Amino acid sequence: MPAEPTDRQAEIVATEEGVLKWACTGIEGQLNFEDIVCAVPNPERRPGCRVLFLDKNGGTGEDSSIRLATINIPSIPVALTSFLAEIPIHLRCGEPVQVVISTRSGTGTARAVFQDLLRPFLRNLSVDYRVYETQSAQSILELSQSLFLSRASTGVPQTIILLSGDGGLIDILDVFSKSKDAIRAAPTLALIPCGTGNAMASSMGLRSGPASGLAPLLRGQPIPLPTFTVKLSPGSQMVTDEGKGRVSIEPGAESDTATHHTMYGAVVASWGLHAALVADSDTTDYRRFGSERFKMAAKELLYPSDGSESHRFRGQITMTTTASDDDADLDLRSETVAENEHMYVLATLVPRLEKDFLISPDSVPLSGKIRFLRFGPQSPEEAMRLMTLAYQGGQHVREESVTYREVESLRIDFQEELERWRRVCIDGKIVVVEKGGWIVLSKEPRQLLCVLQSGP
Ligand SMILES: Nc1ncnc2c1ncn2[C@@H]1O[C@H](COP(=O)(O)OP(=O)(O)OP(=O)(O)O)[C@@H](O)[C@H]1O
Repeated sequence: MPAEPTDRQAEIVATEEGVLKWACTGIEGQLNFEDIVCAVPNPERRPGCRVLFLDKNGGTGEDSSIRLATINIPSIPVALTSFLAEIPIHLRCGEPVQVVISTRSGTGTARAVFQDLLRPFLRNLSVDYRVYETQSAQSILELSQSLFLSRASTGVPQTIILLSGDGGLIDILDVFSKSKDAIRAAPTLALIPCGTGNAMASSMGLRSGPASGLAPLLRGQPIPLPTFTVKLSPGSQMVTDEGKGRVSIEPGAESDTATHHTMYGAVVASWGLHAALVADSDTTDYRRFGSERFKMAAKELLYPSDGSESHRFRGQITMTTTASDDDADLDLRSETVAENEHMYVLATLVPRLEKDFLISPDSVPLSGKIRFLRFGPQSPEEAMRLMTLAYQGGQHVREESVTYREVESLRIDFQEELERWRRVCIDGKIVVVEKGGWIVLSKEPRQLLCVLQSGP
């Protein structure tokens, strides 16, 4: 790694065995090809070339130690020609690219990630951009309503770069799903993972931190984002304020609020242990621990500090499945889970809920297939073992105690007295269903958003 190559004009260049060797004003250094993001013509010295690379110890944010640095070379060596960047259409669509920095995502590094990584990337590619920083939990919702949605419904193409966790994506989806206006141009979203779980980004292969989001920005294709709809019985309420507040769920685009509410998601809907640990760990205190917060809350649920048994969640679960892909519409079957007590109940569109938490190994990101996963009451030790297997390449799905199926839809009728055990998680948001209430999850047919995905 060079000492300080940024913006310097290298004098000698040699390439061998995946390494670019350079020298400038008496300093020699080298750059591994694997750290190179791309190369662009040097705007100040033609026909020179500027190489953009990841300097892994150069960042300014606490957790963000990666910085995008540059080095100028007199011409492009043959070995580097594949790095020459062509500005993709989604970065030059006429309108400035919109950059959303979610300042409270994860451990609060999104602003530093923008300054150290994304801003130099966009500037060196001469991409016109506009930045929006969140001021509150409502910011992305408001921006989506006032700007992104009106553009999409009038057919204006737009690219939105999200420096956030799953929350930013879900906020945009929420606004678009509830819109009564038709979407004439689905926005293209680029994910720069800055959150805690980063389920969607991790599932799409962006598992080595925010820098992994640069490749799809440069070389990705927009793919429609599959989503699901959850209908909830009419007494359901959204939980706010670290579990203390309750607000009504806004009516959805097609919801008849007399009979149900509607929510939308792109990642996961859960009940039981998963929903409870997401709900319990969503406090300022827990958030400080990053993704460790999920494991900490899981321990408390499995080994309650009052010494009691971990909870058996009661309710009836009904799945709708198809016999095969070929006759999807023709052969829908309804099947009720024989057991009425559960510990872990989850339906997901994605393989990973965190970087290494492979909850649904058969899921292919953006395929639109929903997979259902369940296990019944277990000892805390056995539940921990199953969860640990999920961190070990998704091996839990091979265990006999785990039900793992592709489903078309899922219904849960809750049979719980206490509200605490009727908490449902829909893409990180927590909803309490009323006593005797129900939810129905199914595929959403509308295509509202696209995400940039790198090729294989
Ligand atoms: N300035 C702010 N003030 C208050 N809340 C904010 C602010 N900026 C963002 N938020 C909220 O912080 C939360 C961050 O969610 P996000 O999903 O991006 O990160 P995360 O929860 O750490 O990651 P993940 O969802 O991937 O686990 C969102 O609820 C968002 O609305």
